[in-house]
This record gives sequence, C-alpha cells and structure tokens, in this order.
Amino acid sequence: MARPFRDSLADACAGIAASIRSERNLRVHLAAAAAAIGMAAWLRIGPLEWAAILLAIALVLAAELLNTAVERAVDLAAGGSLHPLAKAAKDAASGAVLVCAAASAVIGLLVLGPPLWRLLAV
Ligand SMILES: Nc1ncnc2c1ncn2[C@@H]1O[C@H](COP(=O)(O)OP(=O)(O)OP(=O)(O)O)[C@@H](O)[C@H]1O
Repeated sequence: MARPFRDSLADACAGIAASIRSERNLRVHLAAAAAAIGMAAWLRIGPLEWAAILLAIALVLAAELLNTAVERAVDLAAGGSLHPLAKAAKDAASGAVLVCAAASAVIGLLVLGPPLWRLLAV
C-alpha cells in the first residue's frame, strides 16, 4: 500500500536536513545560492532571469543531494573497505556536481553580469 504523501514529504525534508548537516559542500552551495538570490533581488531582474537563476540553483543543490546519496550507498556497499569501483562511483558523482556547478556559475554570470555592469558603470 502506498504511504501517505505527507510521510514521503517528511522523509524528503529529513533527507535534505541531514545532508545539510553532514555535507560542508552543500552548505557552501546554499550560501552561494543565497548570495545569487540576494543579488538578483537587488538588481530587480525579470521573471525569465529569475527562472534561469532558480533552475541553476536547483540543479546544483539536487546534484549535491544525489552525490550525497551515492556516497552513502557506496559506503554501505563497501563496508569500510577500499575498492576501485567505489572510487569510480564516488568520483563520477562528484564530477556530476562539478558539471552542474560550472554551468550554474556561467548562467549566473550571463544573467547577473550585464545588469550589475550597467549599475556599476553609471
Ligand atoms: N570505499 C572506497 N574505495 C576507494 N576509494 C574511495 C572509497 N571511498 C572514498 N574513496 C575515494 O576517496 C576520496 C574521498 O572520498 P570521500 O568519500 O571522503 O569523499 P568526499 O571528500 O566526502 O567527497 P565530496 O567532496 O564529493 O563530498 C575520493 O577520491 C573517493 O573516490
């Protein structure tokens, strides 16, 4: 029988909270996201620009949460022992975060750069 939606939602929120507590990189990404949101609000960007910024933020945070899930699953499967496949899985998951973070940084520059430049240039 399917579990109530509110239980699934509570588990998802607990997973996010636990990952924030345990993963320093996730906290760094959250701080960067807060800075981007603050700057976007300050620059009064339009709705499409907001959509791009929020999607970029969601992409990085989701990638970081999936990276955490891969790390936990690999640690469980490896049982404390070192294995080349465990390393390959963890490094590929980290690579996914890097790809998303790099793309998001470029999106942030493309969206926030021009209005910031105009504001500073006057
Ligand atoms: N069981 C294992 N067998 C082999 N290599 C491993 C194993 N666990 C981790 N490693 C490797 O050790 C390094 C550090 O792994 P660790 O799990 O500490 O990642 P991390 O530093 O927390 O990663 P991230 O910065 O993405 O959160 C990585 O290169 C990883 O691939």
